[in-house]
Order: sequence, then structure tokens, then C-alpha cells
Amino acid sequence: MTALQVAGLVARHGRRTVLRGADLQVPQGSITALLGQNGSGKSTLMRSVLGLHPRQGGTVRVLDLPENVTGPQVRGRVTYVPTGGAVMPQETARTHFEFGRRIYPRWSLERALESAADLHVPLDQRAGRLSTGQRMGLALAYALGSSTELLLLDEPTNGLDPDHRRRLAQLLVAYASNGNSVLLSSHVLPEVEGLADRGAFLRGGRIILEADLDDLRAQHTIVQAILPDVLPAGAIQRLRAVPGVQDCEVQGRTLTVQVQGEPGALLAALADLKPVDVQSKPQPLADAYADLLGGAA
Ligand SMILES: Nc1ncnc2c1ncn2[C@@H]1O[C@H](COP(=O)(O)OP(=O)(O)OP(=O)(O)O)[C@@H](O)[C@H]1O
Repeated sequence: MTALQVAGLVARHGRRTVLRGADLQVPQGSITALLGQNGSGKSTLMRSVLGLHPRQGGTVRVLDLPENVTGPQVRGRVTYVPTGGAVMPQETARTHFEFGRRIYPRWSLERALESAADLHVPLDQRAGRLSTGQRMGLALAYALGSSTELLLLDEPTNGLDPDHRRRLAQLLVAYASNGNSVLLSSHVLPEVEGLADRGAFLRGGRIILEADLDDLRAQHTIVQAILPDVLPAGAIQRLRAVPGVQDCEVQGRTLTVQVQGEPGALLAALADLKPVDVQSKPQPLADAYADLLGGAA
């Protein structure tokens, strides 16, 4: 089953069309990262999917519900955490969890309490008196306690410190491993890499690419070699001519080469230079992001 299927979504703010036919899928059990520059429409997309923002066109299918059934009908089956988390300032975490029990058919107090403990959320303090990160932690513990099949999380790590970001990543991976699905937006790419298995890149009001993140990173390899000596004249031109080589840079005895696809031909060419050490790694997501989205929202 596909947890979320969006086709041709059109949405406006006033006279400005923000989404111009966006297509997106969140497969069941996946953590899909919605990536795009500030103002590209990530929040608008999440809100439109849930019927919280009007759609001017396109279709949305949530879980196994009929097409375009959103709004109150998805309540209890999908949980949305907006940017900054939405909490009731007068209520404590415990009373939030009491509300959760009434709203969500699959509510798990155990998971809510475990998540709150992991994220160090005080249970008996009014939410209005929590710090920014604690408030976000409460909103996330509540969402995890909901045990809904689909979570939509808008910048869920905003306000969390590095330790709590790591803990949240573990909680979400465990959540998805039970067959639940997550769509999240984030600007913190190294974090997305350790957490999401898919990326959806939003630009110009459309999803310009949906890809498995491992496949995407494997499209380019970064090869770094330590040479025994300064590169002989002409060698860099020979390396640049090797099939697949896109970029080649030398700093002292360190050579860094970006290769499209498998680096076999480059490694063979490098062997002639008798390198002291050679390391290959897939390109960071930040490079793919810059290639796909760099420049425009
Ligand atoms: N309430 C609003 N009224 C008018 N325009 C809005 C409103 N909310 C958003 N917009 C506009 O819609 C566009 C998309 O905004 P949106 O918040 O969906 O982007 P985003 O990708 O989530 O951005 P960010 O990464 O900064 O959170 C922006 O150009 C923004 O100015």
C-alpha cells in the first residue's frame, strides 16, 4: 500500500500559485524527506494534503481511504506536527496524552511516555512554560503515541539539540520499521541522510525528483587519493579525460575527484600514480541537493 499519493496538486496563497502540479508518493514503511528551499511550498503541500489549506487542483489519496478524502475523515489515522509543534499551552504532557487516548484509536500511552522520556520532556509542567525544544519534544511524543499509520512532520528537529535530534531519528526509524510511514521536511541534510530512505525534491511548485537516497548518492562517487609526490605535469588533464570524471582538484599531495557512477576507470588510471592511499565514498546528499535545487525556490 502507498501511505500517501499526491497527483497534480495545485495550491495558491492569494494570487500566487505555490504548487503547480506536484506529484508525490510516500510508500508504506518509508521515511520520505520533502526537500526544498525556503518558501518552496513544503508546508503548503503538507497542509493541502490534510485539507488544512485549499487545493485548486489535483488529487490526494491518504492510506486506503477513497481519493480526495481528507480533513476530519483522516483524523485518527494521520498525525500532523506543524513547524514549531502545536501544543496546548495550559495543558501538561500528561493531559495531552489523556486527550490523545480519546482521539486516536491506536493510541499507545507507553510509546508516548517512552518518547517523552527519550526526548526529556517534563510531564507535569504546562506546555506554555516549556522551552522551544521541549515543546517540540512534546508534540513529537504525542505524534508517536498516536500510533497513526502516517506522520506528517514539518521540520521536526527544529529547536532540538544534537542529542535529541539523534534520539528522534532512532524513534522515527523504529516507528517506520513497524510498517508506519513518515513524510518529513528538513533543511538539515546530514540528518536527513541518517534518517530518511527517500527524498522528494520540490522546486518551482513541482516535485522534480523522487528517489531512493542511497541510489541518488551512488550516482556520484567522491574519490580521494594521497599521492606519493606532487602530481606530474599533464597528469591532471589525463585524469580529467577519464570517462565519468566530472571534477578534479589537487591540493598538495591530495587529489579529490568527483566521478559519475562507478569509479572503476578512474581507479585504474590512478593506479599508475602509485597513490599512498585511496578512499571512495558516495557523494553527500548536500551535493545532490545543490545540483537539483541550488539557486531557486
Ligand atoms: N499565510 C500565507 N499567506 C500568504 N503567503 C503565504 C502564506 N504562507 C506561505 N505563503 C507563501 O507561500 C510560499 C510557500 O510557503 P511555505 O511555507 O509552504 O514554504 P516552505 O517550503 O515550507 O518554506 P520554509 O522552508 O521556509 O518553511 C512562500 O512563498 C510563502 O511566502
